[in-house]
Parts: sequence; C-alpha cells; structure tokens
Amino acid sequence: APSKAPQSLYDEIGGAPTIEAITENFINEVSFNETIYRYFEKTNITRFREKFNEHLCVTTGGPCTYTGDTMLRVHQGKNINEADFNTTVDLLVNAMEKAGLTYPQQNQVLKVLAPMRDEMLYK
Ligand code: HEM
Repeated sequence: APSKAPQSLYDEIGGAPTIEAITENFINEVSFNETIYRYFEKTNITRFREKFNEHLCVTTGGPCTYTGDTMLRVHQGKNINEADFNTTVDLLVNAMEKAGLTYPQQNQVLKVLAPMRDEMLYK
C-alpha cells in the first residue's frame, strides 16, 4: 500500500479550531496573570489575536502565512526577563492543555518556539 505523507501537528491536533482555541485560552491566561498582563496593557488585542493565531498555525506546520512583525521587533523595548518569559511559556502550556493537546504535542510546539527565545529576552 502507498505510504501516507506524515500528518502535520496542525492536522493532528484538529487544525484551525484548535489553534484558535489555544490563542483564546492564552489571551485568557494572560489576562488573569498580573505580571504578564502588565506587558499587554497597551496592546491592540484584535491584532494580537490575529497575528498570534497565524504564528501558532505556522509553528504547528499549518497552511498559514504569518503577516506580523519579527519576534525581535515585536518584543523589543520590553526588556523581558527570564522569569517572565518562563511564566508566559507556562501560560501557553495551560492554554494548550485546555485545548486538549497531549503532553508530547505540547512539547512539539515548545521545541519549535525554543530557538526564538533569544530574539525576545532582554531586548
Ligand atoms: C513564548 C514565546 C512567544 C511567542 C511565540 C510570541 C509571539 C507573539 C506574536 C506572534 C505577537 C504578535 C506580533 C504582531 O502583532 O505583529 C506577539 C506580541 C506580543 N508579545 Fe509575544 N510571544 C512570546 C513571548 C512573549 C513574552 C514572554 C512576553 C512578555 C512577557 C510577550 C509579550 C508580547 C506583547 C506585549 C505583545 C504585543 C506587542 C505590542 O503590543 O506591541 N510575548 N507575541
């Protein structure tokens, strides 16, 4: 039998509805975390939702184009420290958990995001 092409993580987790659920959960998590919410006080949430969603779609191998700014540019001037970065990752993990991703699926996402860390810290 012909072998099937490997499914992307995007397809495996349920595609667009799941990505949208993660984004929505993440926004919710941030809004309940005083320390991290502080960074987002002046943020246009409509834009953030759209760009974060696209970014997550691309991160999971989905059929999207990211139209936002680079991670460096977006987080520049915020002087994000390691503790706050780690807290934000925890919030993202909660968001993925609540969207039904398994532990290995969550780790796959974090593995793709990990190299972007240096573009965000202390800029
Ligand atoms: C875990 C890795 C992270 C990813 C993948 C990520 C991704 C993104 C994306 C895609 C945007 C939207 C870009 C755009 O509008 O063009 C954004 C915006 C933003 N991010 Fe992150 N981010 C991460 C970590 C963080 C952390 C650790 C903080 C702060 C503690 C943070 C604070 C912000 C803020 C405040 C904005 C809105 C920018 C603004 O209002 O000017 N992000 N991020």
